[in-house]
Amino acid sequence: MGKLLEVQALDKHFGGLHATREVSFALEEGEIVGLIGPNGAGKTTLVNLITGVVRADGGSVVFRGRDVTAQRPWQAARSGLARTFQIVQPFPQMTVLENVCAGALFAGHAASLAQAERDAMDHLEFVGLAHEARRPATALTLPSRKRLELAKSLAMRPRLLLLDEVNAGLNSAEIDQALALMRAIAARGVTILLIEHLMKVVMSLSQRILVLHQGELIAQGEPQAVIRDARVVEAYLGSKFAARQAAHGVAATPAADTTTEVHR
Ligand SMILES: Nc1ncnc2c1ncn2[C@@H]1O[C@H](COP(=O)(O)OP(=O)(O)OP(=O)(O)O)[C@@H](O)[C@H]1O
Repeated sequence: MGKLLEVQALDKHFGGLHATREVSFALEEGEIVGLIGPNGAGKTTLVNLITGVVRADGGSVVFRGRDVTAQRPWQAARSGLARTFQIVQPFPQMTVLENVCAGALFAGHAASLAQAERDAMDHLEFVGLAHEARRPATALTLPSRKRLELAKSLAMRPRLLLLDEVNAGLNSAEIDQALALMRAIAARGVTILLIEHLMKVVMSLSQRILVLHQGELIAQGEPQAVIRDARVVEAYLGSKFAARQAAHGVAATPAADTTTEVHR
């Protein structure tokens, strides 16, 4: 499989704060990769850089063999990059269906409004929201808004989908449903980069995990190895606690309890 995305030495600072420091990694076509890290590690900034929401101060992003570092969000969408936002914000004055149509139009995929609506209904069907299509988006519950966010991004027909905490605030049963949905999206051939604090989700979906800490990529690789990496344990638990756990031979990683939501 070929490389879909190549991020090289991506750098961003906000004033004196380094939000990402020379971050480099690649995604292969068809992978599901988890992006984890304590609060403020730079995960959302990284997704914002890849999708043109913020401009990089240094480094490059190559997507499908093309340098897309300076592209704007709508150009990113048209090139096959879609993302969800951590805070779900549907267009409040529109129906659920119209929100999904807006996704298709933003990415330039609708030949006509009628075609956009037919496609939007298919996406709503796929995420299990077809019965809510004519309701105002604001009438949806949180889990349904998350599904709407997914339908909107699928309407952009992405090759790469960047999911920013799509499971935050969901209960256990809703998370299981969301997991099934993400697997179904991946089965359609969409590559997924998943920002996630819920270790149950990260560990059961990811083929690889990337770990950010204070803007730096401190580890990447196969999930079981990464969560036992000493730098990762320390980033989450602090050096003293990690040393104590290691001395007692305890698995002090965030995945010791895979249902845990990991922040710090
Ligand atoms: N637009 C901005 N202006 C100033 N500082 C920012 C901006 N966006 C992010 N930051 C800062 O950059 C750092 C990284 O933030 P970011 O939101 O990328 O982290 P994160 O890993 O996504 O965190 P969380 O898990 O809490 O969402 C934080 O210190 C944050 O306060």
